[in-house]
Amino acid sequence: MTQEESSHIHADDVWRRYGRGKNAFDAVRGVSFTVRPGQLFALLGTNGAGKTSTVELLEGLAVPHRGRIRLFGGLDPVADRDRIRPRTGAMLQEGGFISHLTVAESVEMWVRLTSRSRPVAEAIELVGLSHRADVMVQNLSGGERRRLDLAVATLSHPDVLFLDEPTAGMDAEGRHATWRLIRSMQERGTTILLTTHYLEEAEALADQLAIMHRGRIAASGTVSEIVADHSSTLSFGLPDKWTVHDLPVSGTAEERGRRVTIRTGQLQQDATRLLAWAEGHDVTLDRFTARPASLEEAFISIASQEGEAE
Ligand SMILES: Nc1ncnc2c1ncn2[C@@H]1O[C@H](COP(=O)(O)OP(=O)(O)OP(=O)(O)O)[C@@H](O)[C@H]1O
Repeated sequence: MTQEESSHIHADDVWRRYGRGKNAFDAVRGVSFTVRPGQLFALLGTNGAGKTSTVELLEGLAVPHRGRIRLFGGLDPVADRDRIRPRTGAMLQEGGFISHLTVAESVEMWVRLTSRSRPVAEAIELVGLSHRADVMVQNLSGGERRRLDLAVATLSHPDVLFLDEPTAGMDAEGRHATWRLIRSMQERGTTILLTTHYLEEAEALADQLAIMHRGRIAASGTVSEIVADHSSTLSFGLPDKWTVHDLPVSGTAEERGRRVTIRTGQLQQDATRLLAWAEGHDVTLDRFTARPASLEEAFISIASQEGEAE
């Protein structure tokens, strides 16, 4: 079986172009990835990186300028829309609700259009909007509106769920409740593709992630795989008698005050050597810490490197 056939979402060298002639702009430039059934794939990126443009292609709302997208092992998002639709859920774009209907009435309307839907009250409860059920959509806050979008996206138990910035504008409690809902969808076997600006959201939820920058995927893999390419940090205070030149480490050392920071691609080896050296020389390394790169550091470094390259 090919990667495409065994996947729920497959994008191969996908391009999206806005405008024509000298006004043409390629917002998505040769993006490829595969999401296997049951996986949660997070698309991260800087502002304007092309995340929404990509998700719209996956949802069949636009046709790629170049390249190929297949859902469920071989269906085309546009040509096979009728077969795909009952099996997918998506957060609505702007204008998906009638502003003078209440939350309950809006969900009711979508429940009628959805096969195998949860009951209205359950859908509203799941996204924490029960106390706002009788409020008109036009009077919801940004975060509450996002919760309503999410209620509709998760009405049925879709095989594939597209979530474009599902927690944008939500408070911390809303974000965590949304994460719980997303995890429960995943436990039921739903394949999920989400875009987010929140690195901790990707870290908390994603099996695989891709970092987009200026239309391209700059890095992809698990969180560990992505951060592995970036420097880890050793940090400690060094007694006056010693300088960084005495230390047996391979990474680059920087001394500020008496505090030393070492950036290294070999965290375990350098930490082991350093601690053995300290033991042998009877040195106390004050407040010693050793930590791998965070996703945030990897993200910032990718974004700035790519920026320099262009
Ligand atoms: N209809 C359009 N016409 C022309 N350019 C567009 C259009 N829609 C989006 N773009 C441009 O395409 C690029 C990618 O936009 P997109 O909304 O996909 O990015 P994004 O990664 O979702 O950004 P953000 O994180 O800021 O929401 C941006 O430079 C944007 O200005």
